[in-house]
Amino acid sequence: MSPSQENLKQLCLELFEIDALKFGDFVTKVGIKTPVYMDLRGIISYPKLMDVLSTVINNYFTENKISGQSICGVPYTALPIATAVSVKYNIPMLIRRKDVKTYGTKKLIEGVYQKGDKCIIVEDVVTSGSSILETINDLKSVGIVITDVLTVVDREQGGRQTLKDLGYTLHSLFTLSSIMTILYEANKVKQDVVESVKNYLSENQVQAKCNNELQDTRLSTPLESRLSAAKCPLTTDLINIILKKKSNVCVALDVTSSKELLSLTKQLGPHIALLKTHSDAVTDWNEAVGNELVELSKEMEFLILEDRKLADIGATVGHQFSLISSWAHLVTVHSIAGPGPLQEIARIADERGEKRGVFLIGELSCAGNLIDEKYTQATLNLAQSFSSITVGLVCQSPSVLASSPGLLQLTPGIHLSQAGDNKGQQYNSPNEVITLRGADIGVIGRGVTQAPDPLAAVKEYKRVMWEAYEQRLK
Ligand SMILES: O=c1ccn([C@@H]2O[C@H](COP(=O)(O)O)[C@@H](O)[C@H]2O)c(=O)[nH]1
Repeated sequence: MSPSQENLKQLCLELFEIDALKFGDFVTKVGIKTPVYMDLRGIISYPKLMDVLSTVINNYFTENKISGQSICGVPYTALPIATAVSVKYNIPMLIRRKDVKTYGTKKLIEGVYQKGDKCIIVEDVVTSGSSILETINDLKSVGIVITDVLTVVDREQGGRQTLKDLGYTLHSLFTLSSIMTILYEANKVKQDVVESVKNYLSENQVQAKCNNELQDTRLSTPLESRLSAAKCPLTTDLINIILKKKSNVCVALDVTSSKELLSLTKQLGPHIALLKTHSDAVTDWNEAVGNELVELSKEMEFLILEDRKLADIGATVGHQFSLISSWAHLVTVHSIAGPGPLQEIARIADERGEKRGVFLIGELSCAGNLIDEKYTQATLNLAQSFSSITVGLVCQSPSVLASSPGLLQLTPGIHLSQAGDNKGQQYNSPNEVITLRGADIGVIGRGVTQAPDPLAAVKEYKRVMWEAYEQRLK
């Protein structure tokens, strides 16, 4: 046995002695019955053991050439573990706040960092990987790069694969199986306990959810079954288009000339469910361009969303929307101004006698934006009060619409190969956005428009995102 294996064995036995590894009938955080429970919280009462653990972790980093500018413990149990490693081995530490402060600096991540810095995640026990992903997402949102996660124990219940699928490597000091072997060989557990753990593992694989307190049935409910919950007629139309075209793609055509806008629309239209425009950025925009988009939308079956993010008093929004509503089926609206803009939009849509709807901005994808949970919740409340014209929310987290199957989640910030731009945009992979973040429709802009072949790119996003949607239902 090598010295590092001997150290690990010793550490495992000491964890057993302090009751950090328990055997009996327990229920995990994700609601599954388990014959083994790992509770490393108590380790803070054993400073010498903390010291040994920090050495073993640092040795692992060295032997496996894992390094970064900082380490970050997943709150809360891994915080003291990361602190011990940080202090003993002089590796700067970051702390992810579970709740963003509503006063002072409102920082999500405490500590000193630069955009592009690499941070190693430290966790105590991994089951599904959900808590790790929450920490990773927050670190990524401020531009920190994550590639490696070190956990003391991997319960071997799916977390490693989930993390791998999203591009992260999980390293573990112990797996549940290796712990059982050590304890059995040291006569600490009997054969029947080893067997029950083995059976339990083969029967209990879990999938990560970003917010594991919420049993989000929306994510596993097919879109066709959500039709009956939709209160806005355009939600029904959009779902039917998505299902017919097997496309949950919204393409953002952020171009500045109408020629380019129309040419890209003709190319990409057959593969998308939604076309997103910023018509106020098109320098030669005129009514005819709008009319042509409408014709193309009928011919190629997609809806048009003008991403104007209206945010003024009702009367002003009314003037703005009157112009937009002549060609766009949908418009984005900030909830900051309250009900006024929505009342006005509903009135104008009624007057036109045509189906019109809104996507409310519940969350933004850009780094440092000022939206907090309270604002997002208030936005959802507004959406529910104006359900006859609200198709859904623009948001990033799966929990926002967890109990609102009649609203669609539109999520921007998607790129197959980039993590962001240099202007604050933050990207996630299409797979992550659909399966973990809960998007019903994903918005891709430059991932398509700046690709060497936009048509091939839109087809690839469509394929990956539809597969992810089907995967989500399983
Ligand atoms: O939170 C938000 C809300 C809207 N957007 C818009 O989506 C596209 C994204 O374009 P990319 O080229 O894929 O970055 C763009 O039109 C934004 O205005 C967003 O990015 N984030």
